[in-house]
Amino acid sequence: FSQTLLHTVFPPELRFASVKLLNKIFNWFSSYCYFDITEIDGVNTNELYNAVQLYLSSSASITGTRLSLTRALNSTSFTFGLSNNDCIIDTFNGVTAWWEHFVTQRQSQTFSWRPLPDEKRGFTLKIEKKNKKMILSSYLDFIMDKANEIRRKNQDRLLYTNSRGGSLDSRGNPWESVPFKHPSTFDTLAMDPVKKLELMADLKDFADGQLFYQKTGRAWKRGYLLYGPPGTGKSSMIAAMANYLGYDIYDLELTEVNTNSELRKLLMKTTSKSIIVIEDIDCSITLNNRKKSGARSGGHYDSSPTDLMRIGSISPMGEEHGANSITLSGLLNFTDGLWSCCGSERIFVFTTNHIEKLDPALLRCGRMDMHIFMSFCSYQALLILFKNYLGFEKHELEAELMKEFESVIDKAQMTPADISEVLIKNRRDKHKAVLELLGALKSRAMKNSMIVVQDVEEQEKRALEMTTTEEEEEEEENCNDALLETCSSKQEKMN
Ligand SMILES: Nc1ncnc2c1ncn2[C@@H]1O[C@H](COP(=O)(O)OP(=O)(O)OP(=O)(O)O)[C@@H](O)[C@H]1O
Ligand SMILES: [Mg+2]
Repeated sequence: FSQTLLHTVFPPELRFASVKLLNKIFNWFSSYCYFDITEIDGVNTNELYNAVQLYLSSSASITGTRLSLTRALNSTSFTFGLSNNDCIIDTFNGVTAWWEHFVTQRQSQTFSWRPLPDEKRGFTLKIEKKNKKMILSSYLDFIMDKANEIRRKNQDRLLYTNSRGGSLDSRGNPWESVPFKHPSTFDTLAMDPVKKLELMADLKDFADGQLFYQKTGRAWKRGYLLYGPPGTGKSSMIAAMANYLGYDIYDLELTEVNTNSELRKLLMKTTSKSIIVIEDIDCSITLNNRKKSGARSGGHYDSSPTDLMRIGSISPMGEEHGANSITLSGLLNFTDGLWSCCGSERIFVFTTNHIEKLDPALLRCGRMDMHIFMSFCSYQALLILFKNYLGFEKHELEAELMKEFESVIDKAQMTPADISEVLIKNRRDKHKAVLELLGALKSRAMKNSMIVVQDVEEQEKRALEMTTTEEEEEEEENCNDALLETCSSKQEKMN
């Protein structure tokens, strides 16, 4: 009876208005404000919801006893989230934020092209009113960045290749990808520790350098040239770089690229936070010198006879045919020109066994910012290999033995690949491995010194031959001079 009376006295409109008023009064006096972040905003997925979920999953202070666990496709780890009505307290720059996860049943299915889930999920963020400005300006951005970082860390890195040539897949992508699981890291890489630290610091500066690159007006990219004999760890270094920064790798096979425009298309389809690799650049293609390039767009054609042939083979579509019509200019534009700036945070790595064969234009700063020489195994690198392959620290080995290694390692000129092969073969018997390696190093050093002696002897022989021929020539010249003199004196007398 009272309910009916109440309903008649207070019609729904009046009740709604009074509830609204009460809410307003409550909000007026409350020192908190609330934000709802729903999973689906209209019909679009709310990116902020996913970011908050991921960000909170990394927080250790979850109070609830029931957590939801997920493992995304291509992910290497589990993430957990809050269940219904669980609460979590987070602090940012000394400011407290209360997060609550809510899950409610969706009332009625409204018409949409995309079926919506039955549950409506979201987060409620409660903060003090005085912190509202700071939270909205920086906290949410911080959450987005952090979530992206976690996502990248959890996800498998990918190795892309353009081995399909210029053909595209169903989504118009010229790259094919496979999960990248190379175990090489800077810890396993045997090289001079000082050089290694220098490179790691350079990479870190690059990854954190968005503001710096913006301030200086430079494209956010960096080039490294790795050079040295085969088996010194150039490819392993690239894998270590990718694992260190959490970047994807694009392994660009230049022999599969026919034209400069194809090269540009490939570059446009690369993502940021990636390493673009061209291995063995001196062998992959004969790049024509830029100075000879013709005036066509970006110097597509050279004036060399081969290029005239190429120009002759342009199809009615305007595309050039034939292998290797990609030029050095095209490659330079790819790494340094306007096109290099589409996308950001990218590293270019070129490797070669013969740096002297490369065009100086490719080596200048800005294109290849750092030239890293991967040398034969040094003593410091050997210690790293001992630790990684045999589990030996420096102090665990006999001092005499280590001295022998130190004296012979530089003369032997063995690559880390050669040395690791000896260590792998004998890894069950560590002491045998060490002794066998010492033997191998000594015999290689002896061989090298014999070659040096032979070289010196040959050089001396050649020098001797040169001097004898020079002496003979001098004698001949002297004879000629003497003859000339006698002739001239005879002529004078006759005169
Ligand atoms: N510096 C190194 N540290 C650790 N392992 C190395 C190193 N260098 C080579 N290796 C080992 O030798 C193998 C071959 O090395 P890698 O392919 O990196 O050499 P590379 O310099 O790229 O040779 P190439 O010039 O022939 O391509 C690797 O599997 C790795 O295990
Ligand atoms: Mg290699």
